Amino acid sequence: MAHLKLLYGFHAITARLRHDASTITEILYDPNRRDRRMQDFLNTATGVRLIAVDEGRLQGLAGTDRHQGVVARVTEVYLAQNLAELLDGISGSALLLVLDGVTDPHNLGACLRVANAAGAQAVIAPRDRAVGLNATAAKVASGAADITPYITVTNLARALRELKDANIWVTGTADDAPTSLYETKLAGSLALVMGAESEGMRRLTRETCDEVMHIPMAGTVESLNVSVASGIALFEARRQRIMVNSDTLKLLVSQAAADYVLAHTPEGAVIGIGTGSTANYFIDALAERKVFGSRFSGAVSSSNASTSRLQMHGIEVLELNQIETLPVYIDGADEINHHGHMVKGGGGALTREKIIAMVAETFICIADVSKRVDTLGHFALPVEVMPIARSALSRKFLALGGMPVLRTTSNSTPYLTDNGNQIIDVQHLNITDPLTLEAEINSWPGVVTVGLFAKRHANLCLLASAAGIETIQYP
Ligand SMILES: O=C(CO)[C@H](O)[C@H](O)COP(=O)(O)O
Repeated sequence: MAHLKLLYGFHAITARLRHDASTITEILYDPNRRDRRMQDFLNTATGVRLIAVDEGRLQGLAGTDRHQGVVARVTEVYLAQNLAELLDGISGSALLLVLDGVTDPHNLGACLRVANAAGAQAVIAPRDRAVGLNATAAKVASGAADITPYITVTNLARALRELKDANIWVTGTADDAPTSLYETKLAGSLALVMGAESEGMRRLTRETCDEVMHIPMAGTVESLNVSVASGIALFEARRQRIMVNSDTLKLLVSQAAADYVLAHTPEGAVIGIGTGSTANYFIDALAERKVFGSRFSGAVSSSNASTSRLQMHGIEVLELNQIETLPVYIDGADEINHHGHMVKGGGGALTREKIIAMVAETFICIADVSKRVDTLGHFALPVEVMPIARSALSRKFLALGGMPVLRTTSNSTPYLTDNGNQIIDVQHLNITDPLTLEAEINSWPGVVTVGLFAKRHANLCLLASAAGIETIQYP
C-alpha cells in the first residue's frame, strides 16, 4: 500500500506539483488567505482535490504555524536507496552532484535544491563525513528532498570508480586546478565533485577524478559556499547540454527540410534560402545531396553570408530580379507562434528575407523547439531603420512600451545590414496582435522593415525536438 505523508508550504507543494501532481491526494488550504500568492498557487493546482479548512486544522496537521496556509497529503515518491539502484534508473545522460563531505544541514538542503533545479538525478556523499537528511535540510531543500535522492556511500573513492565504470565522467573542483569551468566539457554523462565546506576535496577523491577544474573568481573572497559553487557548475553543465542539443536539433531539422524540399519541389526549380545557423545547416544538407545543377537550377539567398556559403559549395546564386517564380523559401526564425507568425532578423537579414518570402509560394520555417512560443516578443524585435530616423523611431518604440536598443558590433560600432542600414532591437514587447503591430511599425517613415512576419507568415514549420520532427501547417 502506498505510504502517505504530509507536505506543507508553497515551495514544497509546488515542487511536488511540478514533479508529479498525480502523487498528491489532496491539498488542504486556508480560504481566509486571499492574497496573490495563494491565488497563483490554487490556479496551478488544477486537477488536484482542494479542500478549504480552518487555520487550526492546518497547524495541527503540519505541526507548525509555518505552513503558509497550505498542506498536502501525498504518496511517497520512491527514491533510489543506493548507487546501484540509482545507476539502474538513469536513462540517457547522467548529471550527479557529489559532495566530498557536507556537515551543515543548511548547505545540504541548499545543494539538494540547486541539484534538483539543474536537473541532476541525485546528490551523493560519503556516509562518515555527511550530515543526515534532517528536518532542517529538508526544509531548506524546499521540496527537493522528496524528489532528488540523497545517497550516502561508505567509500567515496570506490563509488566514484563505480560511476566511471558506468561511463560517467568524474569532474572535480579545486581552486588550484589549471583549467577553468568554462574550458571544461560538461555536456556528457557527468558526476560533479565538490569539496567539503572548508577543506576542499580529499587527496584520494581528487586522484580518482578524471579531471579537475576551477571556478574563476573576479572578486577578492577566497571561496564560495558549497551550494553556490554547486549551482554555478551544475548550471554551466546544463547550459552546455542545451547548446549541444540545440545544435543537434538544428542539424536534424535541416536534413529533414532538405528531404522535404526534394520530395515536394518541381524539377529545375530555384530554391529560396534564408540566413542564420539553421539556414547554414540547410545549405550544407542540400550541398551534401548534390542536387544543384541537376535537380535544382540554383538558389536565391537572403544575405551576403548565405550567398558566400552557397558559392563555397559551388552552388549558383541568382539575383531575385532574374526569376519570376519561386516555389519555396526555407529559413529559420527567432520565434514562431501557433499561427506561423514569426519574429525574424536575429541575423540581421530581415529585409531581404521579407522580400524573398513575398515572392515565394511556400515559406517553410525550420526551427528547433526552443523557438516555439505562445506570444511573440520574448526575443527582442529587430527593426531595420534608416540611420537618420534612429532616434525618432526609438522614441516611438518607447511610447509603445518597448525598450529600443541599437544593435552594435563587437567593436561597439553600430551594426550595419547588407543594405547599409542600422537595426534597433526592441525588447519587452508583448506582441498579442502581430498583424496590427507589423502594419503600424511598417507605416512609420524611416522604418525599412520590421522583423515581424505575420502578414506573410510561414505556411509550414518543420520543428525539431527530442521527440523528432513535427510538421505543422498554417492555414
Ligand atoms: O531571421 C534570421 C536572420 O535574420 C534567422 O532566421 C533567425 O535569426 C534564426 O537564426 P538561427 O537559425 O541562427 O537561430
